[in-house]
Amino acid sequence: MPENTSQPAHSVHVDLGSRSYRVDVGRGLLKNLGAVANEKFGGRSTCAVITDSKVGPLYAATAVASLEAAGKKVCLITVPSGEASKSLIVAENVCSEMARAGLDRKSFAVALGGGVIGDLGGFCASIYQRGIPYIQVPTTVLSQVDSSVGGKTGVNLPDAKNMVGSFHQPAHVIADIDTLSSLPKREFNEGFAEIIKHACIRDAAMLPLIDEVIAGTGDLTELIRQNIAIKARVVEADEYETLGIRALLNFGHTLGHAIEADAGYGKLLHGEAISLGLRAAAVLSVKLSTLSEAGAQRIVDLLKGFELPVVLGEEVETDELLRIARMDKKFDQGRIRFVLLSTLGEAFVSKEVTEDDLRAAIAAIRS
Ligand SMILES: NC(=O)c1ccc[n+]([C@@H]2O[C@H](COP(=O)([O-])OP(=O)(O)OC[C@H]3O[C@@H](n4cnc5c(N)ncnc54)[C@H](O)[C@@H]3O)[C@@H](O)[C@H]2O)c1
Ligand SMILES: O=C(O)C(=O)C[C@@H](O)[C@H](O)[C@H](O)COP(=O)(O)O
Ligand SMILES: [Zn+2]
Repeated sequence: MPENTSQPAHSVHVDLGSRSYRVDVGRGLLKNLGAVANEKFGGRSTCAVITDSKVGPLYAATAVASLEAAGKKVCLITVPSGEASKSLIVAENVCSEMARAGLDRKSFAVALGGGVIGDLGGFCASIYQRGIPYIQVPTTVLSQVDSSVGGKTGVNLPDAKNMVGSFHQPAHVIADIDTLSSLPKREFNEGFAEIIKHACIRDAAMLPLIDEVIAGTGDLTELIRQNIAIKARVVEADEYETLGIRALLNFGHTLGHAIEADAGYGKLLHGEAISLGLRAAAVLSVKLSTLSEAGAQRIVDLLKGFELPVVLGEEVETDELLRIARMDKKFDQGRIRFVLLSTLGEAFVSKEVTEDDLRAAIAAIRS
């Protein structure tokens, strides 16, 4: 790849009319950030790079140098790493830093990090001076295949996940596969929960490639590209989650989000909590739909292949999980809308799942 080019090995186009954008996927792309910024925001000369305390020391220098070489004045904002930074107070601090740096409505932002930074940075971009554009530079498997695409931004409340947020699509996404090499094993593996989710709801044909990655022989860049394409197609079909299509991306999340919040933010990584939620949703898909026992076992085996948790500890209490799950954004007039599988690769939203069914699923994943 030549220096200072914005042409990646692969790109996925997200077609959303005036909010369309490109997701570049490949190696060595971070140094293209400045060129991309000029391509997207030629007239904007000031920006904030929002990152965290683990990602900043590794990648902020390259990002800032690339932006400065492209003529941008950069304010680097670093928040503590981890889920606790997805909060209103940290969002306020980030916005205050942007104000103190003199950023205005002609500025733009860059979210450099995992899903926490993508959600937080995107949210700050969406509210700062009523909205400035931003570029996502995801540096985890999870954020490359899922959170950087689709425009869901936001922060948590102590009570439940993602309770305050906005839809604000990025202007561009740079998924540099090289950044994944510094991820610790646990943080690398958790992203595969969302990849397994994508295969379950949309593309069972992807399962052999996931098996190959578990075996150490698979093409990770290709797997990430395929997952970005799945996410892009779902978002294109239902950008604002009003048609029951985007809701399918919530497979495993009704209980997964409750488990993540109840365990205490940061105790379980998002993908780990979703792993438990996926197993529970698979159990319910066998009980209430047509997923085979073998299909559910296949999901559990894939999760175990990435050393993801599939057994829920006693410290996470059932009544508390149900209380948190009732705050799920998919609740509709007191009724849960729960994503089930009919088979591997096909999902639907059910309104027939009762609280007793949820209790039974929680009990089933305790051993
Ligand atoms: N907006 C969406 O559509 C969407 C989708 C899925 C998940 N999410 C959200 O994403 C968040 C989880 O994202 P995540 O799993 O990426 O967590 P994260 O951002 O907390 O990153 C995980 C850990 O890895 C570190 N890290 C990140 N990149 C690194 C790198 N290249 N090298 C070394 N360390 C690195 C981080 O500092 C952190 O400690 C959750 O808040 C979840 O709700 C949002
Ligand atoms: O993009 C989506 O839509 C998703 O549901 C992707 C999920 O993996 C992600 O965790 C998302 O943040 C959940 O959104 P929420 O609306 O349930 O808070
Ligand atoms: Zn998720």
